[in-house]
Amino acid sequence: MSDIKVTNLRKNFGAVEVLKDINLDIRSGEFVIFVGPSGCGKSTLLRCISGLERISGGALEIGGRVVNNVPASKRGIAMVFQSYALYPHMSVRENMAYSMKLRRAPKTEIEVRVADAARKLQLAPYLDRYPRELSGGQRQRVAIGRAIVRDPQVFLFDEPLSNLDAALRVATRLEIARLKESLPQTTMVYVTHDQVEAMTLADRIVVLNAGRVEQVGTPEELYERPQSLFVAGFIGSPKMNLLKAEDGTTTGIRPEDINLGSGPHRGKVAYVEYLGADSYAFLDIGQDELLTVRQTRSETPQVGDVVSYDYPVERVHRFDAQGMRVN
Ligand SMILES: Nc1ncnc2c1ncn2[C@@H]1O[C@H](COP(=O)(O)OP(=O)(O)OP(=O)(O)O)[C@@H](O)[C@H]1O
Repeated sequence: MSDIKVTNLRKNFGAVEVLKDINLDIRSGEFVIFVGPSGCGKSTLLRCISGLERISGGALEIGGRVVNNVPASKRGIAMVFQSYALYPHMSVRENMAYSMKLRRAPKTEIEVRVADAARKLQLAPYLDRYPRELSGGQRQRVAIGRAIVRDPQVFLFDEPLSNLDAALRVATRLEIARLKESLPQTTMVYVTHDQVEAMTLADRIVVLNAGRVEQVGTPEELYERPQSLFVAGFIGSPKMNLLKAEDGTTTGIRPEDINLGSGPHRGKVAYVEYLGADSYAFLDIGQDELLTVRQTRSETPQVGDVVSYDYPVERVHRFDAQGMRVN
């Protein structure tokens, strides 16, 4: 069992309370991703779970055991950071075997575990290379492999892909998705800025806002039924259109839910972003912000066009003046 239970957790740095009354239940084998704006406390929460930071209040349990005062090395966790910090003078094989060697594990067991991790991460051809002879994505896979070899109950990732270029990010993200399938018992907690990583990898996403949990749900739940304006504006790229009424309530419409060409509303195309498979048209509808409309290539309007538009009423998200969902 490697479930994680966080109860009324608080974390202060001096007088500043960075995490405020966090409650979370992460199930054994679940892949949970923390997202939220810069400075909201994602990394701090992950570091509290890992034991790299002491918590200031509340309780933290891993596998049914309270670990508030258990050091990081005794929590059965492995952590992968954005900087992979491999030993440069050791081969890939030696880097991956190192922690088991320190524990004086039998040589044959080390070989089997390293070979198994290398297979899971497609690293077998590189076992005799040195880190300098690898790409960034391969190095990050070695860092992940080094963690797998330790056979942790819980895997913690702190923005593991953020130092990689776009193509490597995609490739390494797929490796992590495959890793998750091959380690169904291992609980994984992952911090990212990247919406695509969160939406594609997570069983559940935790949205943090200024040190509090704003909403927890599957990617689909967060996308389809954001419970607050904050989550509505945070999840989804491009952002949901949020139209404020005079009474303080807000109507939210996703860019892909707007249909151009007919309907009771009208706007003038202010500019268009062409992305290949689709385009975003930005309409001036007399509000502070332009209305974003996602279009497939064949339907792209031109700048200056006055267009009619409509949206299905069942796709509209409504929020009260306090920013809470009402429909
Ligand atoms: N060791 C520390 N001492 C004092 N303040 C800290 C310390 N570590 C983090 N903080 C503060 O705690 C808050 C949360 O930081 P944290 O790194 O957890 O945010 P984050 O959500 O991971 O942000 P980012 O997305 O920018 O990495 C920030 O305001 C940060 O300045």
